[in-house]
Amino acid sequence: MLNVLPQITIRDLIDIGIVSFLIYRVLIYLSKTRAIQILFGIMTIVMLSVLAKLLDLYTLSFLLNNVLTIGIFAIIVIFQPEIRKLLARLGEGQMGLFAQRYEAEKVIDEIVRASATMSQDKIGALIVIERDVKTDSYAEAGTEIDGEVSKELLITIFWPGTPLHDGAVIVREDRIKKAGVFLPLTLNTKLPQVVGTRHRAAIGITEETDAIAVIVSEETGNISIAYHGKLIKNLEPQRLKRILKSLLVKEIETKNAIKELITTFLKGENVEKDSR
Ligand SMILES: Nc1ncnc2c1ncn2[C@@H]1O[C@H](COP(=O)(O)OP(=O)(O)OP(=O)(O)O)[C@@H](O)[C@H]1O
Repeated sequence: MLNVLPQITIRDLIDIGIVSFLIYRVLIYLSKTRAIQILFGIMTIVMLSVLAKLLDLYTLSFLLNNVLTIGIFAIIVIFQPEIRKLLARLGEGQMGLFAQRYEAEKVIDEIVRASATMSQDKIGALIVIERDVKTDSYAEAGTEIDGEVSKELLITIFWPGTPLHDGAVIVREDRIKKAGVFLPLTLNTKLPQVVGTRHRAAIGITEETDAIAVIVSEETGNISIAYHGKLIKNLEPQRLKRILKSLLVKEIETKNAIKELITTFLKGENVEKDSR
């Protein structure tokens, strides 16, 4: 074992690093989907199959091998939506490591303050906060904004009667990218009839992507949040803040740290620590 060590080159280390990172990302992605149980099932069959081969149990080994072959095709068909999303993420280069740093807490603060005011004044709003998966392929129409996220800009956009107040706003990092966006409605038939289209659109985008949606009801002023296709209703602003922080801050800080490491590594020591 120790004899092998001197033969390991930087190239091998990079190779191992990339493969480990990809496996890690795929596992993280799978853990958020129903695929993880299937993965455990496959691993069990593979282990049984190896065991059957070692013990020379010919019929069992033959059976398990065939189950695996047919299973792979079945999995491709059953998990077509998940595979599509995974490939879309890889294709769009959404590892997110090369994007710029930004302060998650400030973005959350502006969104929470805007939601609190809109809730009081019963101004309907739908704010989609992107995470790793870009919403571009799901969000139709919409108008480019590209302005810094602020309470004032959000309220202005959703102000009743203005051209952009209908539809959703897309927040990417610390920018409002688009407004007046039409989102896919959820196809979940178990939702109560009273859940209207604004809330269904919020749930819909969080089923298709890993985005988080904040909704202010025009009818009741209630604040809700949707993620992973679930809706948490009637939130006080402080609770909304806590949930957003728990969902976003750690993740963004880790990404920021990695981004900084990569930037420092690529640019050498001249890099300004907080350059945006
Ligand atoms: N697919 C969609 N994508 C984005 N926004 C949408 C979509 N469908 C509806 N909306 C927004 O929701 C508004 C209609 O809300 P509706 O009353 O039907 O739903 P709701 O969930 O009951 O919301 P509220 O509680 O605010 O009334 C529309 O005017 C539009 O701004």
